[in-house]
Order: sequence, then C-alpha cells, then structure tokens
Amino acid sequence: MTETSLVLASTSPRRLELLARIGIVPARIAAPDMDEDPLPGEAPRPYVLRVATAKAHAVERAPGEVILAGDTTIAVGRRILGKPVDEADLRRMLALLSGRRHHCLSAVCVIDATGKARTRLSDTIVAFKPLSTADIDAYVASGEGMGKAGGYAIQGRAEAWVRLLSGSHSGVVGLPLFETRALLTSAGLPLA
Ligand SMILES: Cc1cn([C@H]2C[C@H](O)[C@@H](COP(=O)(O)OP(=O)(O)OP(=O)(O)O)O2)c(=O)[nH]c1=O
Repeated sequence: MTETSLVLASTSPRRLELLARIGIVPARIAAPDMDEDPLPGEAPRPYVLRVATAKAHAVERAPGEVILAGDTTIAVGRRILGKPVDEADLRRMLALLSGRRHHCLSAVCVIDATGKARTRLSDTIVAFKPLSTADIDAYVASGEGMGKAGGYAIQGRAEAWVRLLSGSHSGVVGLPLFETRALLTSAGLPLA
C-alpha cells in the first residue's frame, strides 16, 4: 500500500475502506464539520458538489498535503434525501424509494498541494423492488439505514432489493473509485 500525504476529510468508515481497496492509505483523517442542509430550492447535483467541496475546504491543509472529501445523496426527482434524522424519517424515505428508480449522486472533491480544487460527480441509477411493510419493519429494526443517505446501505441487506444498478457501486457506498482515482492522479499523488 502507498503511504501518501493524503488527508481524508471524512468521518465515514466506508470512504476509508473504499480507498484501502485500491491501495490508498491516507496519512491522516480529519472530520469536516459543517452544515449539510440544502439551500432553499437547491437542485441535487449542485448540492452534492457544493457540499463535497465545502467539506474539502473545511479541514486545514498543511504544506504538501492533498485533501479528499466526498458527499453522497439520494435524489428522487428534485427531492434530496440525506441521512434520516429519526426512525419516522427513515420509514418515510424507504416508502418513497419502494419500487422506484432513484439517483445516487456521489461527489468527490480533491484539493491539490497548490490549493487547486477539482470535483467529479458520479450519478448512479438504482431501482428497488416494491417494499412491503414487513420489509420496511425488518430493515428499520436492523438499524442498518441510520447514518446512510436515503436510509439504506447497498453494501448491506438492502442489496437484495436492487433490481437494477446503472453506474458506480462504490459511488453508492460513498466514494466513486473511478472518479476518485482520476482526481488523485490529477493532484499528482503517486498511485500504484
Ligand atoms: C446510499 C448509501 C449511502 N451510504 C453512506 C455513505 C456515506 O457515509 C453516507 C452519506 O453521508 P455523507 O454526508 O456523504 O457522509 P458522512 O456524513 O457519512 O461522512 P463525512 O461527511 O464525514 O464524509 O451514506 C452507504 O454506506 N451505503 C449506501 O448504499
């Protein structure tokens, strides 16, 4: 694995695991503390790109460091589904996604050692089977959906609901690896 001067601006264990999968170990991890609320009337794509960029800028960069941040959100039309705030919110999200095609938008932002920020967006179409009340009850009881955009984890039991996925599986889990690798290469990181 390559040790880098990469800073992962994320508290998401999934982002760290996905990076490790392509042999990248950040030199340090920093929490990008910020308000993730959409602006009034903000559309999903600009929203997710704005938040990923803000997260990258939210952590301090020492000389020579490269910052990587991401943001993942679910879009149903112009509706933005972030992480459910409570069980009722989770149920509302799952009922909305039941039997519907939706978009999982995953934005990545990399700030290189000169301070230049670059972004990429992955847009994945996901279609779920219709969910019964029993499906939703069992899923809520599993606790898997909390802390996940749209209230589900494709890397978990929600994978069994996926009728179709067109795009980036890693993007849905939280960090689209194709786009991430391209950005890190542009930032001059020595990748294997
Ligand atoms: C749709 C989906 C999302 N997720 C996760 C990825 C992200 O961690 C989370 C979306 O929230 P984000 O705000 O993108 O990320 P985060 O708050 O977890 O971490 P940080 O801002 O510190 O980087 O949902 C899954 O793990 N599986 C899925 O299938």
